[in-house]
Amino acid sequence: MPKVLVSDKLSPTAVEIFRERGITADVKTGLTPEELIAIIGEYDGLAIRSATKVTKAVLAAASNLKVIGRAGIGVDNVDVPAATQSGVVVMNTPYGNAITTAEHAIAMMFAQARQIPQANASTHAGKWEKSKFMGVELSGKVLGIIGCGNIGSIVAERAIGLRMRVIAYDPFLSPERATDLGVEKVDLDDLIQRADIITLHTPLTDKTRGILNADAIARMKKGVRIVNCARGGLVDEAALKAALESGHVAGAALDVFAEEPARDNPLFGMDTVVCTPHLGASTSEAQENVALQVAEQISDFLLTGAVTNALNTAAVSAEDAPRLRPYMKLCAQLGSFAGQITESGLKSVHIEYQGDVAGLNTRPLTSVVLQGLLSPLLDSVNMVNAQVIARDRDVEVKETKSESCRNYHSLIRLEVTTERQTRSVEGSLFGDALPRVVRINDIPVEAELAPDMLYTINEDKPGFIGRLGSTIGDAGLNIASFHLGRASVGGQAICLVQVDSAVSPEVLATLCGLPHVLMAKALRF
Ligand SMILES: NC(=O)c1ccc[n+]([C@@H]2O[C@H](COP(=O)([O-])OP(=O)(O)OC[C@H]3O[C@@H](n4cnc5c(N)ncnc54)[C@H](O)[C@@H]3O)[C@@H](O)[C@H]2O)c1
Ligand SMILES: O=C(O)[C@H](O)COP(=O)(O)O
Repeated sequence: MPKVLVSDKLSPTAVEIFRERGITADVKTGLTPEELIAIIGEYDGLAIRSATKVTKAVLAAASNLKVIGRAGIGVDNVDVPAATQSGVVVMNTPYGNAITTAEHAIAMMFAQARQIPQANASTHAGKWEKSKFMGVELSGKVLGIIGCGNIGSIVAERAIGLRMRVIAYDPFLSPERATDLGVEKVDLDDLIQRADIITLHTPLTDKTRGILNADAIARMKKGVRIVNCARGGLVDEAALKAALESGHVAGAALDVFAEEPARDNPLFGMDTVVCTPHLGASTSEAQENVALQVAEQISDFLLTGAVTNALNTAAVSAEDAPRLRPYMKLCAQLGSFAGQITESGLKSVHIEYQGDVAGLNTRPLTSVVLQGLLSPLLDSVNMVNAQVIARDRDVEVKETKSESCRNYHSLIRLEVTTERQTRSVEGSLFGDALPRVVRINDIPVEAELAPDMLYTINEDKPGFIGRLGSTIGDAGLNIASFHLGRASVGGQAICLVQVDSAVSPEVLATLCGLPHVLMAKALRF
């Protein structure tokens, strides 16, 4: 039974779902990095929010970990490249808390414009400082949205409802989408100079870190207000403090901070700053959504192989997973066959999907082919990291699809080019679920790939089969099945023999020395 660790505070719905699906779920929140490292090896899955830091060291200790599920959006607390290298799928729940976070940004904008937290504290203290808390209207103001994805778009819709004029900077926002949303697409400089209020909704990346730095702040309108409900590192806090002190920036509303938990921050204690402790996603509705989604996604992956909302591998829907399963097995075998007979550096891989299989989601199939191909050559290759490993090693991967297919309902052809030669292997499913190799190097053959196989390339000459059979028999190996193919009478031929136990190096050496044998290999599947 798979085991999942829930290491951040999630709605109890998550644990209920894990248990209903037959998964053991341990809830252990507030762990130190050392405590997490000490126990993570026991778990197949990890469910987190933003508090747990999944570092290289955690991943190195996570010997059984297959999936990390982030109940929320941002995964900057997960070392995704290291997870990919370790073959761990990283998933998030990209929509579950978007409305809630957009509402928080709007609430922060109002709180800032009308100094509601400050007025609240003053009124509770019995001061009745009516003239002190003069605010500004939002209606008619220019709202500049940096990052107009899920949350930014919802903020835009709400702000338009408030009669604000919305401009947006997002390199990936299409003009059509901008028109549909009713926002003006602008460049960053334009936004910075025109906005009365700027709200941030991008992830924290190398490109967005410090997007509002001292230079950007200096180019803003005097009296601008800044709202950040995305990630702390997007705004240079020291520069913001200086601009608030000088009055160039009239106010800021911040839900996120460069260092979290933020217990001591240069902006704390300033009258012009409204702060909340990373509450953007904290509504009962959003937490219910993300807990339910993450538990279902993790369970589906661990129990069926379905991949939803993964950041580092191809998606496999719950509907596709059972349809892909027999092809996955075939692809793994074709890849492994090619990998086991590859001896020089790989240059390119071409995978052709023909017939029915071409209509399926073939990205996971390609990953599995690469996993099978690279595994005999490299350690720790899996479906998640196979494409990255191929790319890092400059192996060109090409995928083509064609709906037509001669003789089979589906055919998968794998062509591998190394420094020395090009080889191909083709396979199909018999009876919809049984993988069979149907051609090797364009020579027809029909074979099931079993755990122990012997593969030879030989000359098609009389006496060869007898000598091969007696050598195998003399070695005490039982032959389970025997498959032959040849390019032409007396030409190059191939032979795939299924044996009941492993072929030893000594037997292989004897086989290589037999007349007419050009190559012999022991293969394992
Ligand atoms: N405060 C919270 O509790 C809370 C809650 C949810 C999400 N978030 C944060 O909000 C961020 C946005 O979430 P989302 O769901 O809208 O994500 P999203 O991926 O839907 O949208 C992000 C947008 O940023 C854009 N973008 C990327 N790089 C950019 C750049 N250099 N300049 C301008 N735009 C750029 C992308 O094109 C995308 O449209 C998340 O990454 C997360 O960090 C915070
Ligand atoms: O990226 C997110 O989803 C938010 O930052 C929410 O983080 P949290 O789950 O820790 O509240």
